[in-house]
Amino acid sequence: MAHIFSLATAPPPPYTSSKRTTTAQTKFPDTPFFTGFNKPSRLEADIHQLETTGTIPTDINGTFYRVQPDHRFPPIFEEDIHFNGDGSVSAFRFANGHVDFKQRYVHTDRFTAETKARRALLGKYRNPFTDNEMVKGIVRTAANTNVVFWRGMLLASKEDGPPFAMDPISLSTIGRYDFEGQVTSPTFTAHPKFDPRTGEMVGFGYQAGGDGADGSREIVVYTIDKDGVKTEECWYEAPFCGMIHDCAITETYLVLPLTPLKIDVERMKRGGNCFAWDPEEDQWYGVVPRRGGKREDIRWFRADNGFHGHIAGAYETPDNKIIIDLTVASSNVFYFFPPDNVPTSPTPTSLPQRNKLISDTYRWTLDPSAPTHTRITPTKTYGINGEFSRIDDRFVTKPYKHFWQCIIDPSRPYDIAKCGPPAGGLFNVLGHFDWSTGGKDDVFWAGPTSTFQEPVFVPKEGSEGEGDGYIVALLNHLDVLRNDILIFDALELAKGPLAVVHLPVKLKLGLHGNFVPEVEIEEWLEKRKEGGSVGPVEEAKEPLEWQKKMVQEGNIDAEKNSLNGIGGWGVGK
Ligand SMILES: C=Cc1ccc(O)c(OC)c1
Ligand SMILES: [Fe+2]
Repeated sequence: MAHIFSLATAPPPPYTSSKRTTTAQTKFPDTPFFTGFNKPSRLEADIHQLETTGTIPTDINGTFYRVQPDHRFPPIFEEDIHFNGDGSVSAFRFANGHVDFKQRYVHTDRFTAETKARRALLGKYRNPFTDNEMVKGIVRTAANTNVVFWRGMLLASKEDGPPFAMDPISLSTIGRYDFEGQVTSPTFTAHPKFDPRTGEMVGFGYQAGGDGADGSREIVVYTIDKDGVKTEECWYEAPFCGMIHDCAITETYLVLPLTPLKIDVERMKRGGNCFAWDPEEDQWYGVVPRRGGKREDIRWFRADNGFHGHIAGAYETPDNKIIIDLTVASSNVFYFFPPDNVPTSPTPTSLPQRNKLISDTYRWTLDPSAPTHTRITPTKTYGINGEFSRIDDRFVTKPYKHFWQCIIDPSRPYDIAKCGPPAGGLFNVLGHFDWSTGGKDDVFWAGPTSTFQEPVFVPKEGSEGEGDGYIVALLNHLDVLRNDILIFDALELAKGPLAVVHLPVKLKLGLHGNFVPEVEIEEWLEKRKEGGSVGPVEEAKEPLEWQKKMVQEGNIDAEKNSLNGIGGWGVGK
């Protein structure tokens, strides 16, 4: 009998030499980035009261927001990667021991353009030279890396572009956000930091000098105060244009880890990757003052080659040293961005090779009075292998002890027959660690068919003690293609979850998320309502500087580039 999918006349295959040549069928590539657990879900949904096991603590009142890349259309290039997927934000609202679910795409400019065209128009990850002419000049970001709560709005962001503001209740997109015209850099980090003492947001952009895709070595650092006023803006120069993904703040400093993953615009013009790993390059740490910074103030510290993961905590010691803790992998975690030339040392070129890397948690001690280019070695390494560190965010800038992390433990059984190679990495254990004891024992293993996504810390209402709260994390069931949410007592992971929330569907592998207490959301709803003390969130009113320049210089054709979303061309939102 013929297979149910066999057709009388088969349309031509969608890809020829890895490029999409026909859109007759809406069919995703048959590659690891688009199959199995990584299959696009493209789901926008509301589920009132998810199924649960155990008792959800009734003192969790608020919403856990997180974002995942989830391609809406088959990519132009068959070898496209997860990081090029459209941002899709999930909200899990906890109230009275129940959890409601909502998921919506971020309506970025690319979302709007591609929806109109009913197909992918943007090409490779962060390479505008591979785009369809129709979107020339578009703000390319997919806003797929983090979602933070800021003054009553959600900001969904990716480091290659500006953030997009969303309504925290409906998850509808308000629009590109430029902090009421105060932040006009082409790029803005997905990891702004919030100072719990002052309520400030500290953010930065790298590759910030031009259109955000030109190999610029400019770095811009901003501080926005708790009332939304920009109080600091300073521009610095990086030694090369490389990835600065996360950052750390102490009371007086900002530390920028510069990873030897380099951007070369000439390679991009040839249709190549945005990034290439440089196994010969150091890992760098830029240190700048948080207040009154001047261009010449940046001081760089250098250490042997390594790949930065995320920051756990950072603080200053009584003798004015900066402590910064983060995961550093032994080689290129982004194996899909290989070196330009044949490397002299082995670097991973496949997921199984990548999954063999060790990513320990490093403690560096930086002396801000040391000369720039001082070489450093770690003060401590924890002796674990993991990523996605989180702390009790009330301790950002302060001495802290506890952190939580997704751990890779290859000594535990893994059912490769049922699950295939672990999508996104074998994060089969959730770990709770304490710098003061150095213990490694408070861990929870997810079992042979499951992995974790990034945890978040949820403080217990009314408590102030570090770690007094819950850990909430998504669990991937790699065998049955479904997700759960596990809720733990933060200081007792080994005891197992207090409760489990069951989703009836599979989400995608997400990046980052945050928990926002209900009182904070409600306080801001009041301020942000029509006629409220602050008023509704306003999207950016003008194109970005580089877009204006492109138009002024005659590099934009209203007809040919009709879907770029630049206002004034009849294609604005
Ligand atoms: C995990 C890091 C990371 C770095 C750059 C990205 O564009 C990204 O997209 C989801 C993720
Ligand atoms: Fe990140």
